[in-house]
Amino acid sequence: MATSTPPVPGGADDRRGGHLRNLPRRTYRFRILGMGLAALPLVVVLDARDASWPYWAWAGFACLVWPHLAFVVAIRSRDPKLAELRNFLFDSLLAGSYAAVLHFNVLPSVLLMSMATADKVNAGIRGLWLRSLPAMAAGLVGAGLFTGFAFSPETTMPVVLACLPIMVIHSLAVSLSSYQLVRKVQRQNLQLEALNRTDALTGLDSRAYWQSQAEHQLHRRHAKGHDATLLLVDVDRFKDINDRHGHALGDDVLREVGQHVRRAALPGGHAGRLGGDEFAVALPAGAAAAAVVAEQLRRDVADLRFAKAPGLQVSISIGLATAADHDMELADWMETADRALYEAKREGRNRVAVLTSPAKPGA
Ligand SMILES: Nc1nc2c(ncn2[C@@H]2O[C@H](COP(=O)(O)OP(=O)(O)OP(=O)(O)O)[C@@H](O)[C@H]2O)c(=O)[nH]1
Repeated sequence: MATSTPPVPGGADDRRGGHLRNLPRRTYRFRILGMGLAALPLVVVLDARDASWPYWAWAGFACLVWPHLAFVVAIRSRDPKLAELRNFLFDSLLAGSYAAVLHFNVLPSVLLMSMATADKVNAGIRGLWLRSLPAMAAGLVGAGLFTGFAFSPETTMPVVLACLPIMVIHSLAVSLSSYQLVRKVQRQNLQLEALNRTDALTGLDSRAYWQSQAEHQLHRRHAKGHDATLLLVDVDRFKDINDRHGHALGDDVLREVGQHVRRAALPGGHAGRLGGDEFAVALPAGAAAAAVVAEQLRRDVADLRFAKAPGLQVSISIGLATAADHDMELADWMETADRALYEAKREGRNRVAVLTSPAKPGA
């Protein structure tokens, strides 16, 4: 009865132990709430059977003293996380003892033990709920030896009513905590997706995302006959730029080239960084229009100037390949563009080379 917001399993917070470090503070208010609500059926049952003072003392300790004691013990401990895990097990021991103290009054006994176990599951700590079962059994047997295992399982209407607040509030608290966890995971998944879609240095599409977009474009080419042309762009002698001007300036060059590559893709195209100094643009255009875009891109990059390296002149080579009108894999399309790029490099770099994809065999 100490519901706590579970960590995202395997998440960064979980791996660093961030969730567990704050465990005592987060569990404190839930333990006050849970133990406080558990007091209602306890009081009604003990009062109805005119229980002797040791029962009341035990109930008072469990419901009023234990939540605060558990917190103080945990935060004063050298290892608050370990202390709180022990507290969780003691919660279960208390839940087991309630059953015997209640003389196994069926509804509150089952309710309190199952809620204590559900809390262990919700804590998101692997195996905790399983480890809590022996503690619960020990509490039940220990308190049972004290009560002589007195057994009166009937649940009266006042006891049913006294169980309602903990049933309702506990269920809502658990649902709310699960809801918050689901929302957090959804948010993190969205962030992860966005990160996977984007190349960190240039802000262009990442290789994987660009490939999925290019595949769509290829599919449209085959399904609807829309033109599609691929530009494979590679910075010329980029290794020399790195070697002469340093890696940081090399990064500046990639960012600037990336900006121009992005502009070349508009509108309707997709620009990505395939890795290193290689970029790709999938354009919804035929060879002639794409060649104009490629030539403009080549000139724009040739005009780039860098304040940190005034003498530096950057150039790119571009391989251009139209998509075939018959079924063709992205790998084949890229392979054709790569051959064109190789030609551009071979012919002296700083140029555009064009290859049209072969017609359908036998067409
Ligand atoms: N600054 C920087 N350099 C990178 C990055 N990724 C890869 N490189 C470097 O980019 C260079 C790529 O060089 P290559 O593609 O082998 O060849 P090149 O010098 O461009 O020569 P050609 O392509 O034949 O004109 C390598 O030296 C890589 O270390 C990056 O993110 N930043």
